Amino acid sequence: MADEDISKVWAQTLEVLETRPEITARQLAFVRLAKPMAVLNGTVFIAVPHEQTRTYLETSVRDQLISALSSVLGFDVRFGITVDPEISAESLTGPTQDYVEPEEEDDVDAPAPPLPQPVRPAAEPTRLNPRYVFETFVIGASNRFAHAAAVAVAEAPAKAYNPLFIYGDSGLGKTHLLHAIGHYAHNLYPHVRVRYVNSEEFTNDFINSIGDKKQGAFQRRYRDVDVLLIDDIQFLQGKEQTMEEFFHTFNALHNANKQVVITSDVPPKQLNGFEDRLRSRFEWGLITDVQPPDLETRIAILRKKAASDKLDVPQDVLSYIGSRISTNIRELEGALIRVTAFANLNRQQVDLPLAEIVLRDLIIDDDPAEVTPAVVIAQTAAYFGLSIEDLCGSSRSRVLVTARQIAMYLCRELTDLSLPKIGQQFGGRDHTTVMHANKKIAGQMAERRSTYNQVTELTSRIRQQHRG
Ligand SMILES: Nc1ncnc2c1ncn2[C@@H]1O[C@H](COP(=O)(O)OP(=O)(O)OP(=O)(O)O)[C@@H](O)[C@H]1O
Repeated sequence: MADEDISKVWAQTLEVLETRPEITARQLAFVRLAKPMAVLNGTVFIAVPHEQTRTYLETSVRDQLISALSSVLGFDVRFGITVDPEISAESLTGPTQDYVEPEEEDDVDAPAPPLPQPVRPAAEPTRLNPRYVFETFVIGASNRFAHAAAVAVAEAPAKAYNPLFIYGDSGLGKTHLLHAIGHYAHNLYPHVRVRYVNSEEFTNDFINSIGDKKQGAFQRRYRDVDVLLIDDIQFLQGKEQTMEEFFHTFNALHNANKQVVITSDVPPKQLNGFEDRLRSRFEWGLITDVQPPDLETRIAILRKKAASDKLDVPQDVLSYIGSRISTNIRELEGALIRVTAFANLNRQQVDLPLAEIVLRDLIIDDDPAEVTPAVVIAQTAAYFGLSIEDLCGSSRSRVLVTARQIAMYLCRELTDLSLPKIGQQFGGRDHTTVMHANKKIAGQMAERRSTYNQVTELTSRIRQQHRG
């Protein structure tokens, strides 16, 4: 069959699928990622840009696709799918300027796990956390849809859903998915310009641009991109001018056929203090949520985390931790860190009795969102015999730095505040400082008994105060 005939068959097949009520927008978006290659002996061969798309088509759209193809061709067909990353690069239109390197360097230095083909030749400094890739994201019923939408958007920016809006409670993987979209899109299309920004950083950047009279540079930073990933949009609430600027940024990107991905703690309709015109734009594309993971997914997340940190943790311990902590994945990871740190400090094997001891001391609370940074800061200051001003001030004496980093670590684990918000609580520090503190304390807990004790004792005090 000639090339134009195959293309015609494929176009007609898409038309047939579009008219079928049982086909969802998501299924169609995945089918659109495919390219028809040939029809040979009753088999239609198509190519897709990635393995995940092939699996999806084979498992979730198989019957509909066969039926549509058969009706167009007039005979019963089979189909075969090959993976060819090149095809989406061909089909993706848009400018091919060089990737814009971020001005700010991320403070995360873990090596990136192997990426799907094609792999980027050299690691570039990027604002994306190398740990937050699709390969380290565990898929379960609670996030399957959000994950598939994120993959679809990364594979075909501005073609699948625009904008993609992901919402859900704190610590359920929204930021992880956002970064993963950035990594994957950039790996598939090295020329795609990706920008990740938290809405608080966007606000600060905007305010500074007014002060410095650099609005042109600000606009270029956010409009001359192919994929804008904006995290925690709810923080724009009440910031009229920034919201207005974001409205124009959004329009500029959308009109230019550029991808926008937004995360929030609530769906667009519940974004209080947002103008209707902005909320309605958030509903133009696809809205998807992430829910708290079920037990199996929690255990799978712990298993993956243990494997990536090269921690040897038996299955019954993973199940135990997973069964004790159910709402927040950040807290789940925190518990794993504590159990393995305790074992390391005591030169003991990680086993169930040990995990029971460690987690018995951790009063587990199903409502972590209720712990406030004020409580964490006040308790930490009192514990170290310091004042709140000391803790949030600028002194860099050793005791103060340690106490401050522990307080930041606990804010990250026990409250639902974002990194920039935590930085603000500590005298307007940058979010990278909080990220650094978090990483440092997590590592030190396994090395220094004093750090481990300070973190666990403080957690108990904070939780006790919170319970009244
Ligand atoms: N499905 C998952 N698989 C593996 N790790 C996950 C998964 N979901 C979340 N995590 C991990 O849990 C932690 C918290 O996730 P993340 O920061 O993405 O949450 P969030 O929803 O953006 O929270 P917030 O709204 O507070 O910013 C991260 O370390 C992330 O890697």
